[in-house]
Amino acid sequence: MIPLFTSRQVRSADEFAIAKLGLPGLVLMENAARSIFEQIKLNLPLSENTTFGVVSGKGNNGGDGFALARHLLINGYKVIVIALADDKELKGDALVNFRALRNLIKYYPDSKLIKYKRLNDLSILKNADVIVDSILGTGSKGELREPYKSIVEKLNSIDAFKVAVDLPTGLDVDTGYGDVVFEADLTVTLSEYKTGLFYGKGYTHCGKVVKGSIGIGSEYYNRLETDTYLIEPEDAFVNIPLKEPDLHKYSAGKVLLIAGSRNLPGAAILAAETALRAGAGAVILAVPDSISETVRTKIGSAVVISYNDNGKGFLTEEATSQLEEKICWADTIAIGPGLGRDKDTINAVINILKKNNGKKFVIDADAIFALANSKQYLKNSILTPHLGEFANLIGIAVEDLKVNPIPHAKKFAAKNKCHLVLKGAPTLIFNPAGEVFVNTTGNQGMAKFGTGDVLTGVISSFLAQSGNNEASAISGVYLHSLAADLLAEEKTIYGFTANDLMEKIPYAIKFIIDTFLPDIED
Ligand SMILES: NC(=O)C1=CN([C@@H]2O[C@H](COP(=O)(O)OP(=O)(O)OC[C@H]3O[C@@H](n4cnc5c(N)ncnc54)[C@H](OP(=O)(O)O)[C@@H]3O)[C@@H](O)[C@H]2O)[C@@H](O)CC1
Ligand SMILES: Nc1ncnc2c1ncn2[C@@H]1O[C@H](COP(=O)(O)OP(=O)(O)O)[C@@H](O)[C@H]1O
Ligand SMILES: [K+]
Repeated sequence: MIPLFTSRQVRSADEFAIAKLGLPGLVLMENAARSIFEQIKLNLPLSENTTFGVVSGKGNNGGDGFALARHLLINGYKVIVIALADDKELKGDALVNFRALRNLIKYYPDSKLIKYKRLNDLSILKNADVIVDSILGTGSKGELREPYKSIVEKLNSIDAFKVAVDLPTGLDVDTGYGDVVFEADLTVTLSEYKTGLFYGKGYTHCGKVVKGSIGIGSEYYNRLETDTYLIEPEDAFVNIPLKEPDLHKYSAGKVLLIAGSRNLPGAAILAAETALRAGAGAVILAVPDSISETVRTKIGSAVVISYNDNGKGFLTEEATSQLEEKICWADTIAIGPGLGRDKDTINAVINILKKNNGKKFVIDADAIFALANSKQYLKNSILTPHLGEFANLIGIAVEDLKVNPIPHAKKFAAKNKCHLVLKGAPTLIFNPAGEVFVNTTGNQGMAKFGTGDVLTGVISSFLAQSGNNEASAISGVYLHSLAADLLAEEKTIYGFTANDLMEKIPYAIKFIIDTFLPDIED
């Protein structure tokens, strides 16, 4: 796991370097600028004709930009610097670097330092190949004020490779939210990774995130507490359930899926078939009588049982007693995909959860909808809502939730003592202890019918095999998205379906096992 820090913690490291180590801020800024230049060289195809546009604000983030511009100049690149503040407003290290740049740039007639006056001044950047945003960093507070907002909008409209210094301007680096945010292709973040770079608008607006250095290493950060982590491939690997040599099919994980209805039989099939492909020994899919024959003709190796639905085509409260035996039998019960939202189905779901409180449930889709007013039965379960389902579950508007879902989700998992897999781009996992695990795999090709059902299949399969909620959620989410990344390479982000994703799960598992156990014999 890679720890993520708040902007306050990162700023405390800067203060530690200056006050306790005795390193002048100017040295930190110089280190920052040099390492940003190194990352630019590593990540961009530069040529001697590459022209840079650097837009610098009035704080130390702007100072980083002035210092970077100096390194670009002395390394032979043409640079157009737009300074949003000049020596009347700048101070400290940023002022020193502004003056040094102003003195130096005179010797480079092709390059320019321009004091920003009006939005139109930015038009000159249309000729730039690379635009560097050193407008605001960790000193940013609240939504962007003018003229910053218009400046960022204008920069976003220019076609160039975009680099953000420390963070994209406009992003709240703690919450991952921002109304108008610089759209970076590369973000060189200084010292350590910050939480908001990886979710919300951070996920969509940072591009590739790499680290730059201010020259104090990471030892200081090892002493800081954090509750937010990026999931690494190794975490997915160590959390794949073990398969002992003496397993048999009933000790290899028994999954009962209560899913599917007349209108939505496909979701149930996807989840059940995926559970087998993720390693469960026995998977039983319980569906209403009136669709059982159709489902049987379409399913592969999962066993289909049916319950009486009086021709209704969905789960009713009356039918729940017919499921009791199999609920007792199962190690994990996955409930929800394709169940539908009839009042009778809602009551049936509540009834099942209430009677079997304490069993291991993976609760998805329509079952989440059903439990909006019955959250007292969620203890020990894994819930897998997308943002819309979660907003409905906690009774707030999805637009309000989007601004900062983290505190809501943390509170929910802690209060209900469950694991919450908040699906999205990226997916975030919350545990009852208040920790957050951020997924690092996946792509927009996953935004397609049925991919969530596949996730339910993977997680319930892992949970039946290991009995470990957190391990199953972390590994399941990572591998599900990794399978999508493998598919994107083969079929592009347009071409793969949920069925392909289900088929790809074993290959994602293999990919990770091969990565970490390269020498293992069959
Ligand atoms: N400290 C160090 O030693 C090191 C720091 N480093 C670098 O410094 C960065 C932090 O620098 P910082 O603290 O100067 O803040 P910074 O992000 O430049 O912004 C301050 C300006 O933003 C303005 N402003 C704020 N909110 C706003 C809004 N919503 N809309 C519009 N304006 C807004 C605010 O204006 P004010 O509200 O004061 O009028 C103020 O002028 C950090 O990210 C890293 O890059 C590295 O070089 C390593 C060493
Ligand atoms: N743009 C995206 N980038 C990465 N993952 C995505 C994106 N859009 C959707 N996903 C993933 O796809 C899955 C969609 O799940 P869900 O909305 O429940 O689909 P369905 O209900 O159709 O099965 C989730 O795992 C989600 O994280
Ligand atoms: K920035």
